[in-house]
Amino acid sequence: MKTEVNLRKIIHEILMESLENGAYLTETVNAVLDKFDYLDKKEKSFIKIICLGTVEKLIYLDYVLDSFSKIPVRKMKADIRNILRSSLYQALFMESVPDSAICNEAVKLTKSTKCRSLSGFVNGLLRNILRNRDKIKLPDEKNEANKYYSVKYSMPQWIIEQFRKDFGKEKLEIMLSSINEKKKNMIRIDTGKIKPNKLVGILSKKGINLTKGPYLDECYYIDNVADIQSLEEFKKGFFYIQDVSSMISVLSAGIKKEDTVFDVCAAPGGKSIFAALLTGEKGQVKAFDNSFFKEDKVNYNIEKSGYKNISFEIKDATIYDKNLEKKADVLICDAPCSGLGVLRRKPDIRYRITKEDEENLALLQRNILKNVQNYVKPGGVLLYSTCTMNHIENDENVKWFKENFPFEPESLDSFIPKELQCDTTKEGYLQLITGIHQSDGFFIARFRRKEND
Ligand SMILES: C[S@@+](CC[C@H](N)C(=O)[O-])C[C@H]1O[C@@H](n2cnc3c(N)ncnc32)[C@H](O)[C@@H]1O
Repeated sequence: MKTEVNLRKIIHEILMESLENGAYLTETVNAVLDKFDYLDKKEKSFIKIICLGTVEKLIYLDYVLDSFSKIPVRKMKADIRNILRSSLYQALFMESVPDSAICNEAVKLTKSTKCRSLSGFVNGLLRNILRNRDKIKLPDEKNEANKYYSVKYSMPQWIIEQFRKDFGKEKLEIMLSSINEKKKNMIRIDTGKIKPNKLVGILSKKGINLTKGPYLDECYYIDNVADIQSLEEFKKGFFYIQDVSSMISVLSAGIKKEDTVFDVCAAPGGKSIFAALLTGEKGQVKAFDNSFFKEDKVNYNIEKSGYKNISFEIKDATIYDKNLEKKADVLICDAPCSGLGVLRRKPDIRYRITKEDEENLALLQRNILKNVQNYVKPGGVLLYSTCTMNHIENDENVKWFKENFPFEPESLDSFIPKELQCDTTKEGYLQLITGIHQSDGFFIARFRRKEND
C-alpha cells in the first residue's frame, strides 16, 4: 500500500465522525470510500476493516484501555481515545500489522492533531498494553455474567439482558458470538436476467468468487470486495446485495403473476425489485417511502434493475391515502425497526439504540400497520417484517394486529424452505435468529384479509 499514513488519517476522521459526532458508520465509510475512489482495493478494505472492527469491538477496547490507563477513556481527549482504539484494534485483532508499526503510526497520527503534546502518552500506553497483552483479563464470568458477556462481545448490557429474556440462556452466547463473526455478503442473483452458473463463471474470471448460500437457489455468498457496486454485473442488475432473510420474506408474501403489490416502507428498494420479478411485467409494484434522502438511491436501484413495472413515490405510511384503499393484492410492510438483526454489518447500531427507542419504534410500527392495512383488498395478503430480534417489535405486534384488524394469520410453510418450518411458521410467523439460522436476524409474519371485509 502506497499511502499508508493518509489511510490512518482517513480512518481516524471516520471514527471521529461516527463515535464523537454521531454519524452513521457504514454510510460514512461508504461516502469516504466513494470520495477516495482512486485508492486501490487493498487500501479500501484496510479502511473498512479497521473502522468497522474498531466500532464492533469498542466496549472491549475501552475496557482494555481502562485497565491499563490512569486516565479513563471517557475523560481522554476525543482524538486520543480514538487513535488508541483503532491502534489497539489493529494490534489485538489484525495479525498482518506489526506492533512497532502500529505504535509508530499512532504517534505520527497524534502529532498531526491538536493533541500533539500527548504523543508520549499514546506511545507509552500502547507499548505497555502490547507488552502485557497476556495479562488482559475479562470480568469474572460467574460473579458478573452480564459484564463478562458485555466486554467479551462488546455488547451493551441491556441488549444482553433482553436477548437472554427473549430467547433464553442457551441461545444467548450463540447469538453474541455469531453477531461478531466475519461473514461474507450475500447476494440475490436475478434469475430473470442470468443463470447463477453463468454469473459464477463471469465473476470468477474477474477473480471474484461466488459460493452457494443457504436456503434458496438464487442466494450466493460473494467475496468481500470493497467496491462491489462498481462491478459491471452489479450495475446491470444481475445481482443485488441482499440477505437471504430478505429474500425469504418476499417469497413468504406468495406474490403471483399479475399481482398488484404495494411496498410501503421500500427504500432502498431491495424487496420491491424482487417483487417486480415475481409479478411479471403484467403485474405492478408501487413502492413508497417517506424519506426524501433515499429517493435518489431508490430511483437509481429501480432504473438499474431494468424493471418497468415498479414506480416509486414519497409517501408517509402513517397517513391515509384514499386512492390506495383496498387496491393491493399483496402489501409488504418492511417496517423501520431497531435493527438488532443486522448488527454484524452495522456494528454501531448497538450503541445508538435504546430500550425506549424500541418502544417508540413498536408504536410507529403499529401506526403504520393500522393505516396500511386499509390498502389490502379483501382476500389479499399483508406481509409484515422487521430486521430485528425482540418480542416487542415482532410477535407482540403480530398479536396486537390479529386482535384489532380483520385479518387472519396464514401459515408460511408453503413458501419457505423445509429447514425453516416450525410451530410458529404454521401460525404465520418466523423469527430468524443470528447464529441459530444462516441469515441475519429477521422477522416475518403473513396475514390474509378476510374476504367479506
Ligand atoms: C427496513 S427499511 C426498508 C428496507 C426495504 N424494504 C428494502 O428491502 O430495501 C425501513 C424503511 O422505512 C422507511 N420509513 C420510516 N418511517 C416511515 C414512514 N412513516 N412511512 C414510510 N416509510 C417509512 C425508512 O425510510 C426506511 O427506508
